Amino acid sequence: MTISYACTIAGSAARGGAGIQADLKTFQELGVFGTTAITAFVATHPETKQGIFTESIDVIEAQLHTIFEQFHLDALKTGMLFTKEIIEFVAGWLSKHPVKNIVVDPVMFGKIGAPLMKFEAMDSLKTKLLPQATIITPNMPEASYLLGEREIASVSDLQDAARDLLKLGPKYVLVKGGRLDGPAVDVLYDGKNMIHLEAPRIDTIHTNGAGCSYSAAITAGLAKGLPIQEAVFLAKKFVTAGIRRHIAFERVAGAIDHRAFNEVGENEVYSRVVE
Ligand SMILES: Nc1ncnc2c1ncn2[C@@H]1O[C@H](COP(=O)(O)OP(=O)(O)OP(=O)(O)O)[C@@H](O)[C@H]1O
Ligand SMILES: Cc1ncc(COP(=O)(O)O)c(N)n1
Repeated sequence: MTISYACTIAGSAARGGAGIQADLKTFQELGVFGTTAITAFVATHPETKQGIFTESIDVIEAQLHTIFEQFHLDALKTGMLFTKEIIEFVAGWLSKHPVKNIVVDPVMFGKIGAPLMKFEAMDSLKTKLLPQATIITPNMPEASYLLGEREIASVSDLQDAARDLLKLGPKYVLVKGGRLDGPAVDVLYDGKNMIHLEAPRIDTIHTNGAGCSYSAAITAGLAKGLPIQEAVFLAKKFVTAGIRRHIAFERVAGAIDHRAFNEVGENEVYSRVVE
């Protein structure tokens, strides 16, 4: 039986809900063979003075050599890269080792904890990595920072942000409206069509890893050869099912349940072309 191969270059989230752990669970649930290059470890806790521990470029490079010598990757995603140095290294690597489908989740802010990217890295992210992306998947604060701290507070602002982010060079932009009130609307734009993906808002705080899993599910769909709109639609269903059947944690916001989509499916997500 043939299988598609995907890679995630991202941070490790020790609790298992987000980061590399969420990416691998998503790849597995969607039937794709997952490989990983870990950039950093996130382990925030009141007892730890430092919560983010980055890997050296040598370690990241060794992981990428190991993966790229073995596999012809069908798709790759980037998640938390944290520093300018890591962003520039990954961007340089991808320009020398092209992958057909590249999903860039420009991770800067999760819903809890310290920033997941240093702000001095913004320019490298914008000029070196985003132009190589097939699709970028910012949440609202990330879209806002990429556009010079622009206010984003409505679906119409998401659309304007998507139009302007496309000018940075990716082929598609998906701006996630997870932090709006009302239905969970995301907008997908390719310079021609503006598409809304809409799901009912689920009343829970346990959405940790929703963003990572969404971009990983898009990566899995692209790896399996789906056109981009179909990969994003599948991913929105996957993440909505996971949020609906979340796993509550005792001390902090819990995680999405990666098994939910395969076990119960999802019928309440809609996609429509709005222009
Ligand atoms: N309460 C909710 N109910 C339904 N869908 C949601 C809810 N919260 C977020 N989403 C959806 O989950 C996906 C991830 O969006 P979100 O804006 O939360 O990303 P993010 O901020 O990167 O995620 P994270 O919380 O993992 O950092 C989007 O499709 C968004 O619309
Ligand atoms: C290592 C790591 N990467 C990313 C996120 C944000 O995750 P999400 O935006 O999916 O909550 C996180 N909390 N930890």
